Amino acid sequence: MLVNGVWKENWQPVQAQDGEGRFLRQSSAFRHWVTPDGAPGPTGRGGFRAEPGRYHLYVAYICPWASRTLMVRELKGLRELIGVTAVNPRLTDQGWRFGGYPGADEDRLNGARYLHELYTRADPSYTGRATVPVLWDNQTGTIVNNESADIVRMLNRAFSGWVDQGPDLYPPDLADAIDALNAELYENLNNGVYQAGFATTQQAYEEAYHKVFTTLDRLEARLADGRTYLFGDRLTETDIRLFVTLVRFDAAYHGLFKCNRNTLKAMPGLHAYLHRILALEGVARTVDLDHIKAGYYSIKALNPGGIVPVGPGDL
Ligand SMILES: N[C@@H](CCC(=O)N[C@@H](CS)C(=O)NCC(=O)O)C(=O)O
Repeated sequence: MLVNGVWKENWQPVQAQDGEGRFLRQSSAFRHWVTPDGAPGPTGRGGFRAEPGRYHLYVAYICPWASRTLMVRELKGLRELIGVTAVNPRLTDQGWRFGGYPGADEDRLNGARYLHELYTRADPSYTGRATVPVLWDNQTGTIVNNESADIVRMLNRAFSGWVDQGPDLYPPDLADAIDALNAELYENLNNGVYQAGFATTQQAYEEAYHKVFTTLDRLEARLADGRTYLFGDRLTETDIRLFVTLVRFDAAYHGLFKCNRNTLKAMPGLHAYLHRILALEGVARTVDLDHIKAGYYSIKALNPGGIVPVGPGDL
């Protein structure tokens, strides 16, 4: 991680822990918003007007949080307006690096070798982890936002003056229900699988494991009435948040994170739902199974030998 703008080489994604060995995720530091007219958003300062070509996403295909933002870029017609650079999926002792792996990009925009260089460019005394996603502003050379939940929400609407952004992923009449289900899914599933994977006590692992499968059972029951998406006919940001965890489940969480009561394939409702979303225009471009496996299984703390399992070959 970076400490006052200087990289400290003790990097492994074993983040903070509480007294009982539970995994704690750091909160994001850059919280400005791109808005149609550059007015400030709910957090941070203003000055980030929506303009084609001005903003760029730095992502990792391994990362569910970054993949949320890639999905929104595809689903909201922003491919031509916002560029993307994908890092090497294998973690290094300096965090995410560019190039050097099939499908990983060099940083053509800023010429950086490691993602942490962009953080110190944005804030020379930054202290914290250098995480993806990063939404970068080419014009002022800084990070607009590094919190995927914010990026998803701002990209849903900010560019409606430039393109037809299609259906609203956060419609006002569902906002409260979306916020509530987002919070439940984050705690029990999106972050729950990480809590299982990075637990350092049996008790912390088992707590997380049960949260994960209780939640998957609840979701399987919710979809049993034949609805297309979590809230019925309308795709919302909650579907995006669920999809990114489901699509990694059998390839990474079932094995590496020991979430192994059953595979996702064994849950017919959720499995069909996964494929329904995967079939939406552009979504398959945001999923790279090879990067997902190579990335997760390169986490040395969990898999010192670095062997990447051969299966599963499909989703
Ligand atoms: N709150 C962030 C979390 C992002 C995050 O944890 N990204 C991970 C990859 S999945 C990362 O970049 N980790 C590098 C590190 O912790 O040093 C978000 O949702 O945007």
